[in-house]
Amino acid sequence: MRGTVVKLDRGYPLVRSEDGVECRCEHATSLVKGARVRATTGDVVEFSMPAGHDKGVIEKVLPRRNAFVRKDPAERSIPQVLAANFDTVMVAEPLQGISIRRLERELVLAYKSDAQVIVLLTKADLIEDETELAEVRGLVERVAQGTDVLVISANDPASVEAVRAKVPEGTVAILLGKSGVGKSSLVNLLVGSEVQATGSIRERDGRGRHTTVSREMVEIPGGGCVVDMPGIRGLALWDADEGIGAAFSDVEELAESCKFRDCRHENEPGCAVRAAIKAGTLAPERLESYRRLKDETEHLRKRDEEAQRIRSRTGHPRRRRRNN
Ligand SMILES: Nc1nc2c(ncn2[C@@H]2O[C@H](COP(=O)(O)OP(=O)(O)OP(=O)(O)O)[C@@H](O)[C@H]2O)c(=O)[nH]1
Ligand SMILES: [Zn+2]
Repeated sequence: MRGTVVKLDRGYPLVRSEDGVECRCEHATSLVKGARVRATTGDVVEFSMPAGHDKGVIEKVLPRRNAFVRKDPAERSIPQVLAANFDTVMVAEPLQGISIRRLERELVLAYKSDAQVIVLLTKADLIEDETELAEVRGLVERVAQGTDVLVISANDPASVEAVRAKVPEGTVAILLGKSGVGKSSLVNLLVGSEVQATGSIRERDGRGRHTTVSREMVEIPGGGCVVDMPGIRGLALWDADEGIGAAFSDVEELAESCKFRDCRHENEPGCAVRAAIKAGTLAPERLESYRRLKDETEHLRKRDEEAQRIRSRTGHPRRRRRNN
């Protein structure tokens, strides 16, 4: 049978078959061995229902159209796929207490997936001052570089409708953002009922409690599907060069005019990036962020290469132990 993973249920993929039957599944041993294939929300899988089993068995994960990938926070150098086969990434940041650094990181990973990207600035009702709103918008637009930015509020139905219009029938959108930014509230408003538990905000520091546990694909009436991603704490980059290129096209375009191909934009003569900063056409923070994210990917790449070298020299450590 063929089906789509609609949720991770305590680690087990919940698969909805083509005729609408849902079934908790585990992975066939052949899938998990060596290659570490794990089905994730949005994956299309082939599965069977062996007699006498309480769970289905995923035999095959079909090739992914795209994926949202970060470095597995529990592993030194292994990627973790958080969602697959989606059309849109909605990146939510709160208007109040927005972190531009986090937004940049979220955008790098979002662009990398090749999906359409939209920025949602949430809790607009908490900002009374129009100038403050314009200021934040300006900062965000500089970073988002032409990506759609929607300002939304749970008590402004028109703003919620604007989001619905971005998720037409037949499409899947993933919703990303720190815990407490209002993702579950938005999903509930889009669906029209309380399908997701929302957390109450801690008054003093404005940080939300982590309430979303699984990445569930939820159907929106009159629209497509939305996947609420958990309040992801660490978004460590994985293989992010392309994403950085897209998120920092302003820096990379300038860099093409640097005199040296491998210019580090430090003290080299003929550096177009530094020239732009001097001329005031590029904010110095853009170069700082670009460097930081590039360094992080470089560091990770080295670690990954190291790990691969060790693996190829000694064979898979677990297998070796078993043979001895
Ligand atoms: N003032 C205001 N509060 C909001 C808005 N949207 C959500 N909230 C509140 O913010 C808190 C957190 O909202 P959630 O929807 O649970 O946040 P979340 O992003 O889903 O959080 P996690 O599930 O932990 O990832 C709740 O108390 C909501 O009632 C809004 O537009 N304005
Ligand atoms: Zn340069």
